[in-house]
Amino acid sequence: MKIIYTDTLVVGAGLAGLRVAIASKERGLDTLVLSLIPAKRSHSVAAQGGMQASLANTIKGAGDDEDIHFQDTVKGSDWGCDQDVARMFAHCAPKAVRELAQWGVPWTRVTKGDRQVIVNAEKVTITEAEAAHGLINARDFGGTKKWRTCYTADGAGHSLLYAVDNKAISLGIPVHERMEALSLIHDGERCHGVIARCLITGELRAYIAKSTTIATGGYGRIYSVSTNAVICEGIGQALALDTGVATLGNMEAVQFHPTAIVPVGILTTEGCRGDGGVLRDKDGYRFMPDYEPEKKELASRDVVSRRMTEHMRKGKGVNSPYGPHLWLDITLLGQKHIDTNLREVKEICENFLGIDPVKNWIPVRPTQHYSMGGIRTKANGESPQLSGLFSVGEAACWDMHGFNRLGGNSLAETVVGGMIIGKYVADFGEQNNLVVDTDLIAQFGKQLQTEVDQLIEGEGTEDPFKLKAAMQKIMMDYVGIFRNGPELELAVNQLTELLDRSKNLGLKCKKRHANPELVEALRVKRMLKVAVTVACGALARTESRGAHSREDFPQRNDQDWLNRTLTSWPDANSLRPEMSYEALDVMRMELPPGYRGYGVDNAIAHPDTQKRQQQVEAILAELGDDADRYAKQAALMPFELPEEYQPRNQRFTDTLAKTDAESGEK
Ligand SMILES: Cc1cc2nc3c(=O)[nH]c(=O)nc-3n(C[C@H](O)[C@H](O)[C@H](O)COP(=O)(O)OP(=O)(O)OC[C@H]3O[C@@H](n4cnc5c(N)ncnc54)[C@H](O)[C@@H]3O)c2cc1C
Repeated sequence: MKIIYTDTLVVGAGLAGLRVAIASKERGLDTLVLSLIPAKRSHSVAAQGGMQASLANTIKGAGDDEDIHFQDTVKGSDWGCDQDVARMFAHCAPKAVRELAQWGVPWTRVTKGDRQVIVNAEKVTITEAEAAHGLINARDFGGTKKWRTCYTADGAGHSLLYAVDNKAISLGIPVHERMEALSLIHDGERCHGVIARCLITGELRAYIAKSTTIATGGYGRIYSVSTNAVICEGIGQALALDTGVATLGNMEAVQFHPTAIVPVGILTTEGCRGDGGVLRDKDGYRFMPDYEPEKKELASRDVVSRRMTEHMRKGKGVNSPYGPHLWLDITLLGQKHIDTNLREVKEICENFLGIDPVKNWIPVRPTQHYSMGGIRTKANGESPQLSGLFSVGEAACWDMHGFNRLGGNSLAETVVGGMIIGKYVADFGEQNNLVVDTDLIAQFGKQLQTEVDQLIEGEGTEDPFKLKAAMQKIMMDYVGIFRNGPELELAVNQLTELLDRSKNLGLKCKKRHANPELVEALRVKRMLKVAVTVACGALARTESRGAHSREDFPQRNDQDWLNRTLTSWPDANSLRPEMSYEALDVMRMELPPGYRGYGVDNAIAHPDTQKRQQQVEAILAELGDDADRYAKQAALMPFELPEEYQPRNQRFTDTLAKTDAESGEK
């Protein structure tokens, strides 16, 4: 078996992985990236709507800052996130947007003067400041107080991935494409790299590194209908599970996006509603204001998806051969806006539905979209259990999304997380030696070789494609938007049965090189473990929080469940993982748990919430009204950041205020 050595190994060439690789390479470390596909085709390329950063350039973002972005993120997470991480993130997002502009991202810009926009289904004229002309623009997205989502029409992922990949190319970072990491080499305490299989030749290779970063994206494809690319199968999370020691966090936290087209599940961006599109039922009636009078279609994603499902359950869905759906109406935005700002959506409608969204409503339904759960890491991106193992992006549970991610906060997480965690990965590379234990490498290589041999030469009878389809259906039917105990029990039982059957996989095609059936067989066993982990987490969590909505436990229960689910798989032969919980410390929270702003405020309070709220009020009172917001923040919840990212963000309004003050002095 060929062994390749490097300082920094990154598994995954999406935005998050590439950004970490850039940080490492810029520090002079030998850096190598693995990917299933060419980097520019990574799933990040599919992102449409944009990324959040509190630049406050547009008049509709006036007054925005890190504090408001932080609060939106924490509330969006239904208080499930790590507030330190949310703070690190909100502080660095403007820096990341500007860095990307420098690397060539053609952000849509502000044009001074009047422009017409649609707000609450009505045409409104807004006037952009002269001083903002040419600065980076932002659109509205769900669950946010300000217009904060920076965009490049509706092709943000495309522009970002091309710019970041071109930067990686300019630094000479090699990407080994068509290489699938299938196991992590580790000794129970330290991670040493991966064993990967070449999808073309079938060759097994060991990649040995000082640090290994898993940036393999989400696990959406354990569901039958998903907006995710077909390669988002959760193999990265399975790699961590298979170590038996590394933990996954909050795997039951799975997001359903309100507006994927029916039946194929391709996304139409939240930007459609952000720009003024509305949802209608079978009678053409705009129903969201009845459910959410304040935020309407721009309530948080989990809320809109639930309201749509509720409305369809009342018989208000449009019947179709593929089940009921609702309508997304963007006709009110007009041809010019759609042609310039929503052109990908237009092409998707034309090519996959045969309709013109300038004139026709789009059939949509909530569909699996995002994995909030992932490989549990500390704030520096490292696994708490395995030194040298890092994770970033959608693959990770860093954990800034808690139980619901806000639209536009994921692209932002990939690049912000990549910047920050990339710095810690580079530190690790500088401070540690390459440890090479050839016996260990051989042992992990042999294990995978045996697995492949058994699949090719064995006499198993189970069809991997059928097992996968059965798993995806169970997840869709029983672990979806609304969940309940009996169905989740059914899911766990049926999934564990499939996992058991996956020990007896048999292949019709016995080729060892490019063989899709072999690839499927190697993946399906791993995907099943991930699916069991999601279902077990959902069954055990007897409350409703963010996207995890239990019909039998409809309240958010901070008293018993203000914690993060941790899952590991110590016994490889077991059919179920081990679960434990990591409490969130209310007494350290800058924003103690409160009302999120949707539906009835019926959460069961944590015993510390009131105490912490009083403490927060006392701290702020002591500082007085004159204290600036930075001083208040530092007093409430100091957080760490690499030195280079500590400087405060500048906004054009700061410069104007300074100029005004100076001219006033004169
Ligand atoms: C349709 C769509 C639109 C979206 N729009 C937005 C948006 O507008 N704003 C926003 O904030 N978020 C959006 N998101 C979410 C966002 O795009 C993703 O969360 C983000 O891009 C994930 O990036 P990543 O780098 O973590 O992973 P990915 O981009 O998924 O990259 C994963 C990488 O890992 C590699 N890989 C996977 N497994 C292996 C393995 N075993 N071995 C080797 N390599 C492997 C793949 O080849 C790939 O290179 C959208 C998501 C979807 C589905």
